[in-house]
Amino acid sequence: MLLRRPRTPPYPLRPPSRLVKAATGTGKTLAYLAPIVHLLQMREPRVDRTHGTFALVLVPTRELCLQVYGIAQQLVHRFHWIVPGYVMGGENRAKEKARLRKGISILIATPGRLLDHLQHTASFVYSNLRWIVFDEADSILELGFGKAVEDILEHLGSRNGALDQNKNKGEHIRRQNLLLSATLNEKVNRLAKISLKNPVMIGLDDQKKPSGKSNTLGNSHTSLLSDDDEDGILEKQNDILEHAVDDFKLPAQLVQRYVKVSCGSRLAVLLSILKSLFERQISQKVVIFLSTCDSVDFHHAVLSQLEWSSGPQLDMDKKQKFLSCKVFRLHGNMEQDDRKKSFLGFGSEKSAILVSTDVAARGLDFPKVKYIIQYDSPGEASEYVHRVGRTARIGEKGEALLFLQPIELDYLKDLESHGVSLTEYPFQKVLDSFPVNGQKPHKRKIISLDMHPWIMSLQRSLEGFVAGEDATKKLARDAFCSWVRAYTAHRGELKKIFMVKKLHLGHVARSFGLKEQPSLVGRSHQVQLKKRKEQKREQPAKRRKLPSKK
Ligand SMILES: Nc1ncnc2c1ncn2[C@@H]1O[C@H](COP(=O)(O)OP(=O)(O)OP(=O)(O)O)[C@@H](O)[C@H]1O
Repeated sequence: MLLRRPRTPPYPLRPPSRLVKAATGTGKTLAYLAPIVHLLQMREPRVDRTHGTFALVLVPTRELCLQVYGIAQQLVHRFHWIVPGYVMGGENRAKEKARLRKGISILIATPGRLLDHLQHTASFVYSNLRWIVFDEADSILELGFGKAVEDILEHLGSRNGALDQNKNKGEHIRRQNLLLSATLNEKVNRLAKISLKNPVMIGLDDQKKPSGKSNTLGNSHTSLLSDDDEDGILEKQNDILEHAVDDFKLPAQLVQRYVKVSCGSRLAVLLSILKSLFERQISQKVVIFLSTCDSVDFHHAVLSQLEWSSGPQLDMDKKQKFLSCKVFRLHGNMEQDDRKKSFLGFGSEKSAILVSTDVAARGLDFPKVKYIIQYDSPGEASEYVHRVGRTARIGEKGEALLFLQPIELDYLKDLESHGVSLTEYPFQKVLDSFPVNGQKPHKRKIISLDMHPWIMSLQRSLEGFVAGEDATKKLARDAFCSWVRAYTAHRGELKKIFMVKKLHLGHVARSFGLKEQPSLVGRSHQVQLKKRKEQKREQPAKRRKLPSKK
C-alpha cells in the first residue's frame, strides 16, 4: 500500500528513514555522503569538533571503511571545519580514542570497534548525531554483526523504542537512518524494524510499483537525505521487505559467463585463462575470488611465483614467470598493515591481479577492474552480484567468469531464479591458441580437457612447483583442507548443488598441485579416529561378554 506522508506539525518532525537498493557501482556512497556534507557545511552555528559526531556510517569491512573515509576526505576539503574520521578493527585503540576525544564530525566505522568505543570511550560525543548510515546493510547482518548493531543502536538511543522514550522526555531528536545495498532483501527486515520507522523505499521492487514510478538512484527525484520532512514522497509499511523480490539488478554492460571445468584441471585452466587475458591485453586488472584465506595464500604463491618454460620440455634453462604481472592478496587473516598495502597497492596499479576472499566482494571501488573470476562459487546469489559488481562500474565495460564443475551446473538455475543468466565461455578456443612443446598452434582434435597436452604439461609444472619446497607443499595442503571444509559449509538449497559427497578428493588435490590427497584431519585426530575404529570393531565382542558378567 502506498501512503502519502502528510505534512504534520506539531514539531518535531522526524525526517523519514530510507531503504536504498541500487545496482553495484551506481554511486551510492556519494549519494549519501554528498548531502551529509552539504547539510553540515550549511549548518548554523558552524559545525565544530567539540560538537562531536553528526553522521555515522557503518560498514562491514575495514577496506570499505578506508574507502568511504577517503571519499569523505575529498568531499570536505573545502570545509576544514567538518572533520571526517574512522574507527575499525585492527587499528590502534588509543589513537582512535584520542581522535574521538578531539571530535569527528563524520565517523566511518566497523560495528565491533564502534561498539567498543561506545562502551569504553567516555569522551566520545554523539549527542548531536543526526544520521546513521548502514552501508551494505545486508552484509553487516550476514557477517554476524546483528547483535553488535542492536547494541550500538541501544547506546545511541536510536532503536525505535528508544526514540519514542526520548520524545517523551521532550528531546527533539531529528535523526535519520539509512540502509543501503545492491541486494537489500527481506533479510534486513530485522535491522529495518529496529532502526527505521516508516521508511521510504528507494529503488526497491520498483517493477511492482502500481504507480509505475521508478524510484532508483539514477532517476529518483527524492533526495536520499533531507533536513526536513518531505511531502509527496512514496512511503510504504515496514513489512514491505517481506514481499520484496530477490531479483538483483546488474550493470547492463556486464558480460557474464561460466566455464565448465573438471575438478582436477581447475588450476591449470585458471592459469591458462589468465595467461590468455594478459596476452590479449597487457594492461589488465583482474580480481579472483576464492573461498578461504589459506586458499588465497596458496593461489597467490602459484600465480606470483610459478615458472615455466615455453619451449620444448627439456629446455629448462629458458624458464620464465608464467604470469608477469603483479599479484596481490587480500583476506581477513592478514596483518592489518599487509591488508592496507594490498588494498592500496592493487587500487593504484594499472595492471595486476588481486586474489581475495569475499572481504573484497562488498563495496570496494578499485578503478579499472575489467575482469572478475569467481574460481570458487560464491554461494548465495546476492554474493555473486556483489563479487561481479567490482567491475562494470559507473557505465564502464566489464566481464565476469564463474568456474563450475560439471556436477555444479545446477547453480546456474539458482542464479537464473534471481534474474541472473550466464552464457558459456569458449575455453576450447583459448586452449587451441596455446603452443604445445614449442609447436605453433593449429586446429587440434577435440579431446578431453584433462588429456589436453597443454593442460597436462601445465599440470606437471604445477605439481613440480608445489613439490619443490616444503613451505609450498604446506600451503597447498592447508589450502586443500580449508577448501573442502568451505565446500561443506554451503547452506540451504545450495547444499544440494555443492555436495561434498560428489567430489573426488583426489581430483580436488590435483587442483592444488598435489599428487596425493592429503589427510583432511590432523595427525593426532587421525590416531584418535583409528583408535575409535578399533574399539568399534571390538565392541560387539565386549557386548556379547556383558551378560555373562551379570
Ligand atoms: N555522479 C557521478 N558521476 C561520476 N562518477 C560517479 C558519480 N557518483 C559516483 N561516481 C563514481 O562511481 C563509482 C562507484 O561508486 P560507489 O562505490 O559509491 O558505488 P556503489 O553504488 O556504492 O557500489 P557498490 O554497490 O559496489 O558498493 C565511484 O568511483 C564513484 O567515484
